[in-house]
Amino acid sequence: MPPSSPPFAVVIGVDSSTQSTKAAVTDAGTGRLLAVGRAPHSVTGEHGARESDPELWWSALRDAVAAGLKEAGVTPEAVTGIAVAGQQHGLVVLDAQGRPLRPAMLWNDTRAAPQAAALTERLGGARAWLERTGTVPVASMTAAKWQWLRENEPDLAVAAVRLPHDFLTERLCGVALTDPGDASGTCWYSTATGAYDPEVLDLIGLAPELLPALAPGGGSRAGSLTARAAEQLGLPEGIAVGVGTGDNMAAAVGLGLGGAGLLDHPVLSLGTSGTVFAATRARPASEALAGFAAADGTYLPLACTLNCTLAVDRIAELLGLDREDAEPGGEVVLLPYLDGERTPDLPHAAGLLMGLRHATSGRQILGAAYEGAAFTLLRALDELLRACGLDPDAPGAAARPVRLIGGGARGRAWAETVRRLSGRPVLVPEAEELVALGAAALAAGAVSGHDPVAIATAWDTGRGTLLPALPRDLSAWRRLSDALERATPALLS
Ligand SMILES: Nc1ncnc2c1ncn2[C@@H]1O[C@H](COP(=O)(O)OP(=O)(O)O)[C@@H](O)[C@H]1O
Ligand SMILES: O=C(CO)[C@@H](O)[C@H](O)COP(=O)(O)O
Repeated sequence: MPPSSPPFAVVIGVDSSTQSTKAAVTDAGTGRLLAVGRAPHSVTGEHGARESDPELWWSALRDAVAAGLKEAGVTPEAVTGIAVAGQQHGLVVLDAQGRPLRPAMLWNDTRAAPQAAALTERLGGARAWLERTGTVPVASMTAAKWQWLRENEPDLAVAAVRLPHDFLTERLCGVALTDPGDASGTCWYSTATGAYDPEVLDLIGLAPELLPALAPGGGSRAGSLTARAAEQLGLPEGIAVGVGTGDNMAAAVGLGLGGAGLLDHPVLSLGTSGTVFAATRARPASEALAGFAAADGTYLPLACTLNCTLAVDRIAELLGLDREDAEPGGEVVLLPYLDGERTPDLPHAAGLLMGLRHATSGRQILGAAYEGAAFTLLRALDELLRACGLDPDAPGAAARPVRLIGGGARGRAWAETVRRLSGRPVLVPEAEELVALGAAALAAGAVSGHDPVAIATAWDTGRGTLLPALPRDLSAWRRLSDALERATPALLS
């Protein structure tokens, strides 16, 4: 698509994720990425704790927007809208003035695993959760974190409960609103009714008035940039602020996926978290998946791993290798569950290395780390396809490409490992920041009133390079399957 000629309207899509904030300064007419401003975050905690100060997300957002505008060379007056996509599930608790009472408990904090198991039983088991909320609680889900907080810090005087993206959106426009997509990651929102589930809120002792109102969809307008936020960001007061959504939901928007009925190419995202997801109009219910909603309230079944790019990079660092030095693992199996694991649900697991020989090289161990991380996600992809009524082993099924996004999609070793273990073609979109671009489409939707998925489709942000299928490495797959099956009893404790 040819770039619009200046002066053109600019929207800013913000991706506030675990490690950093990225602000995509985007030509609202064409979707051309003019610049991406970045600012890092810090995550602290040990023994399963993972926390960040929400105030740091706010200052990172300001820094990333300023850096993006400077690099793009556009004047603030050209900006007509902004929207935020945030890391999912984080529990933000505020006082009556909107100040964080404590650091946010993040999606990869595993301390609430016992609370998740207890809540599952108290509502009547996994089926009951699937029917109501679409998702069975694990430690990542906000409801389990809230229960952990009640049990461990009962004296906290909480006046408001937020997710990362709606905390930031409220800072921008002063309106407490969330969207169906990110709300569906709390386990107190029902994908069956499209509303908060009163029985779940009762079960976890969470007063509904502490929660933001539910907007019809992430593409709608939450409000206007307040004078205070405008001053802090150096942007015009009154510009449109989109409702925003969770980061995976925004990536789906950025790819132009909108639950068109048929499951299109599923998506594999390789970042701090590893995720597989697909947009669909059917409401799949599987214990192996999170039955999330998309930003517009259609469905986005998803599976998420805690150990993806950071775990593989850590193994490379331990071995003194570059991340691209990997070779296929051969007999070596490495289950890289350095942070415990969510898919499969092994919150107390640690990494496991098997099959070492005198002849084993460091490059093979690194290759085995990629294989372990990719296998865990591809196994979840098979579950996702089954839950959507598709047989992943049917003749011809492997011809269906998988879209590869996130920081890891830039790496040769990641793409090769996914191709070899899946036997599928892999489509790598040219656009590098699909979460931030999805947020930019949400901002453009808030400005114009148009459907953000249609906007991203017109921007053609999903276009990319199709890497043909490689013969599937079934012996590596079987080795990994057997190893995981045999190790699971030990990894459970
Ligand atoms: N060229 C590359 N090859 C492999 N991994 C990469 C490459 N560039 C970035 N990464 C990895 O991508 C991760 C960041 O991915 P990103 O999707 O931006 O993260 P987040 O999930 O926090 O948004 C980093 O942990 C880094 O290890
Ligand atoms: O928990 C999930 C999805 O359910 C994660 O995908 C988080 O949303 C964190 O995302 P990144 O920081 O990896 O972008």
